[in-house]
Amino acid sequence: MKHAVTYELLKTDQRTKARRGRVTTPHGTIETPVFMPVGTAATVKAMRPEQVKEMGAEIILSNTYHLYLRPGHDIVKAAGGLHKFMNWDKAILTDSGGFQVFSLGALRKITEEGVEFRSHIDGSKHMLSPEKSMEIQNALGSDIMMAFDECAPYPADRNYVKNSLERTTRWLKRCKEYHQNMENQSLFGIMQGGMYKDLRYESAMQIVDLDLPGYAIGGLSVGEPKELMLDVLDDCVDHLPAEKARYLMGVGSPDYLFEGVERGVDMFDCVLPTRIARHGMAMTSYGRVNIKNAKYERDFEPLDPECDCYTCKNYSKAYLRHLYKCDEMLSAMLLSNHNLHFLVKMMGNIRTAIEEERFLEYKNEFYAKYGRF
Ligand SMILES: Nc1nc(=O)c2cc3nc(NCCN4CCCCC4)[nH]c3cc2[nH]1
Repeated sequence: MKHAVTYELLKTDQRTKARRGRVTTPHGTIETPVFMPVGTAATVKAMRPEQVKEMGAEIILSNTYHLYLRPGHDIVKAAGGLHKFMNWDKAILTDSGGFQVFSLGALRKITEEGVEFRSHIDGSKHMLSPEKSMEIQNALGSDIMMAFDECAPYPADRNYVKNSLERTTRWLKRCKEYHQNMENQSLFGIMQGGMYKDLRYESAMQIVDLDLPGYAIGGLSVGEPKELMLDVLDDCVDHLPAEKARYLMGVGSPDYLFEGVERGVDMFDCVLPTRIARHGMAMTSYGRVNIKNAKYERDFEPLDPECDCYTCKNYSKAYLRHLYKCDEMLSAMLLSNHNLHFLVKMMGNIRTAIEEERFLEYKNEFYAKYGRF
C-alpha cells in the first residue's frame, strides 16, 4: 500500500550518523534535517502563516489535545480541515494528545482503553483513546498523524516503563487499525522505553514490524540530564530503520538540534523559540540575548549582526528592549520571528554542511561563537 508520506535518504555523513534526506507529503516536500515550528492552537504564536512560510518553514506541528478541547475537531473539520482553517498550505504534523494530557490535563486514569482526564481549560471530563485520537487527527486532516502513546515520566521504574511501552505498542496497533484516509494522511509510530536501552530496543522491534513511513523517539526531553538523554538517543536511533524518517519529539534548542542531527535524527519540534521570545529571550549567533538587560538600553545595533530576518534588518536591541518593557505585543511578534528564523536558517546551514561533508566543522564553528548553552 502506498504511503501518503514517504522518506528518501539522500546522503549520510562519513564521520557521524548525520544524514540528509527528504520527506514527501500531500502538502509538499520537507528537506531534512528539519526543525518544525510549533502551532499548538492552530497558530504559530504571534506569527502570520506568510511569515512562517517566508522564512523557509515547510512543516509545522499542531496539537490534537488542544484542538479537540478548543474549538473542537468537528469545527475544524467543518472549516475544511486544519490547513484551510489556519490558512497554512504546506505540511502539518499533529501530535496525538498523549503527552499533552500528562503535561497539561489533570490526568485521572490510564487504562487499556485510554486516558481519562479533566480539561485544563474548564475542568470538564474527557477520554482520549487510540481510536479517538485517530478520529480527531483524521478530522484535522494533518499530513502526519502521531500514534496515541504514553510518554513515561522521568524517572520511572523499569517495570512501569516496560508495561507502559507494551501498552503503547498495543495502542499503536489500534491506531493503525482505525486509521482512515490512508491515501492523504500517514501514521508515525512512537518508540518509548524510558532511559532503559534494552526496553528501547524492545519498543523499536515491536513498532518497526508495522511498516510505518516514519518513527518518532518519544519519552525524551522530559527532564532527564542532557548526557543521559544523548546516550539513550545515540543507542536507540540505530534500532530504527535507516530508510524511514526519524523524529525526536520536543527537542529544539540549538545544542540539542546539533547533537540530535549528529546521532541520525531527521525531524525535530519544540515550543522553545516562540516561548522564550515571549519572555524577552533571543537566540543569536553569539549566544542568548536577554533583551530585558539594562545594557541594551542604548544599544542601537540589531539583535544578531549575522541575521537577515525582518527583525534584525529593521529594529535595534534598544527598541526591542523598550517594547518588552512596555509589554507591547510587537515584542513577542518580532522576537518570535527572529528566533524561528534563526533555527530554520540554522537547520538549512546544517543540511548544506552535511551535503558538503563538513557537518562537524560547522557544529564546532557554531558552538565556538554561541558560547555557553
Ligand atoms: N506523543 C508524544 N509522545 C512523547 O513521548 C513525547 C515526548 C515529548 N517530550 C517533549 N519535550 C518537550 C520539552 N519542552 C522543552 C521546552 C519547554 C517546554 C517543554 N515533548 C514531547 C512530546 C511527545 N509527544
